[in-house]
Order: sequence, then structure tokens, then C-alpha cells
Amino acid sequence: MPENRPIIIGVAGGSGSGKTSVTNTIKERFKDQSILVMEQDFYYKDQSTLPMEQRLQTNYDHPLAFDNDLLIEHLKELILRNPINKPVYDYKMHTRSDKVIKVEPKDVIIVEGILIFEDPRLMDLMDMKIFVDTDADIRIMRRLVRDIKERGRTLDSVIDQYTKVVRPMHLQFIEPTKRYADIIIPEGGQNLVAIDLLATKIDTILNHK
Ligand SMILES: Nc1ncnc2c1ncn2[C@@H]1O[C@H](COP(=O)(O)OP(=O)(O)O)[C@@H](O)[C@H]1O
Ligand SMILES: O=c1ccn([C@@H]2O[C@H](COP(=O)(O)O)[C@@H](O)[C@H]2O)c(=O)[nH]1
Repeated sequence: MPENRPIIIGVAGGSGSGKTSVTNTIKERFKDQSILVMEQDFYYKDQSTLPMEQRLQTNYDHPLAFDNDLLIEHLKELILRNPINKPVYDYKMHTRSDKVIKVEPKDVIIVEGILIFEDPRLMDLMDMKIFVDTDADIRIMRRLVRDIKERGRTLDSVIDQYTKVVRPMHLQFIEPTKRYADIIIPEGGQNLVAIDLLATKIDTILNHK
């Protein structure tokens, strides 16, 4: 590994827990300069060859929905300070878009996603593991609003998917990974004490490189 290996921070937690909000708040504090965010969601398996009816049947909360091999390959390139072509995910179409973003390596890489602590190969790459822990009632309320506003869903479809898939998969696969976290942040985005502590730690790491 190179001497100036980037620091990799994993931010896991259930859907709607506030992972993206925590990550974005931290990124803004550092004015984007030294922090790169790698969203596990962008590494959902490509489904462009499947018809929409079939995409709607996919279980997006199961570990097998993700192309972790590609995510790991990209993280290893970034660790070597090489740029990567990051896929872009389209939640409305339920597949990767045909675009990729060329991403340059940075000193701090935040890997964010529901199931990043489920794959030991991913965890092995992480220097710090954070779990955003938010009660289920809050998570479903946040997800309802977000998915209807931003991801092209209907009220009925969000409730149906949550009841049949998101909730059982959360209990089976996501919640048990909390035990792997170094830090558990209750409530996510509005927890300024936790965000301050994390930002201070990152600042220390960056200034001692
Ligand atoms: N503390 C909070 N208070 C109110 N709304 C929040 C809070 N944290 C997140 N949200 C909103 O809830 C939704 C889900 O949050 P997000 O950060 O995307 O969660 P995740 O990435 O874990 O799915 C978003 O629309 C976000 O703006
Ligand atoms: O095509 C898709 C891909 C994902 N989902 C749902 O998204 C969440 C994960 O994203 P968060 O930002 O952490 O909420 C996951 O629970 C999937 O159910 C989807 O519905 N369709």
C-alpha cells in the first residue's frame, strides 16, 4: 500500500436513516476538496437489459443486488491514487444510467450505503466504520417523502415495498451489521455533536498526512 494511502470511512445504516445527510454535511464542511463520496447505491447491478416489469421485482435490499466486486475494484484503484469511472445510478429507471463520472482520488473517501458492512472485503478496506442509527418510524417517514419527491414513487408503492422487502431485509441484513461499527450515530443529519466529532477527526487525519 502507498504511504499516502487515503483514509476510508464507511457510513452504513438503514434506508432513510440519514447516511447521505451526514455524509453531505461533512463533505460541505471540507468544501469538497479532500473528500470523495462513493455511494454503494451507484454500484447496484446493471439491469439495463431487463424489462421494467422485471426491474420492479428486484430485491434492492438484498446483498446480491449490489456489484460489490466493481466497488472494491474501484476503491483499490483509488487507494493506489488512480482515477476511476464511477457508475451513475438512476432510481427512476432502476438501473445504471449510461453515464459514468471520472473521479479523481482524494485523501478521504467516504463509502456510504445500506449494506457496506455486510461484505467483509469492503469492511477490510475501511479505517473507520460508522452506523447511522435511526428508529424505523422515522426512517419510513423520511423515505416516503424522499421517494415520492425525488425517486418517482407513489405512496402505495413505497408502503408496499417497505412492508414486503425493505423492512424484512433491514432486520435480516442491515441491523445485524451495527455490531461492526466503531461509532454509532443516533438520528443522522441533525446530530451536530456527532458530526462535529467526526469532522474534527477527519481534520486531524488530513493535517497529519
Ligand atoms: N435529521 C433529519 N431531519 C429531517 N429530515 C431528514 C433528516 N435527515 C435526513 N432527512 C431527510 O430524510 C430523507 C432521507 O435521508 P438520507 O440522508 O437520504 O438517508 P439515507 O441516505 O440513509 O437513505 C432525505 O430526504 C433527507 O433530506
Ligand atoms: O432501483 C432501486 C434502487 C434502490 N432502491 C431502494 O433504495 C434504498 C437504498 O437507498 P437509500 O438512499 O439508502 O435509501 C434501498 O432500501 C432500496 O429499497 C429502490 O427502491 N430502487
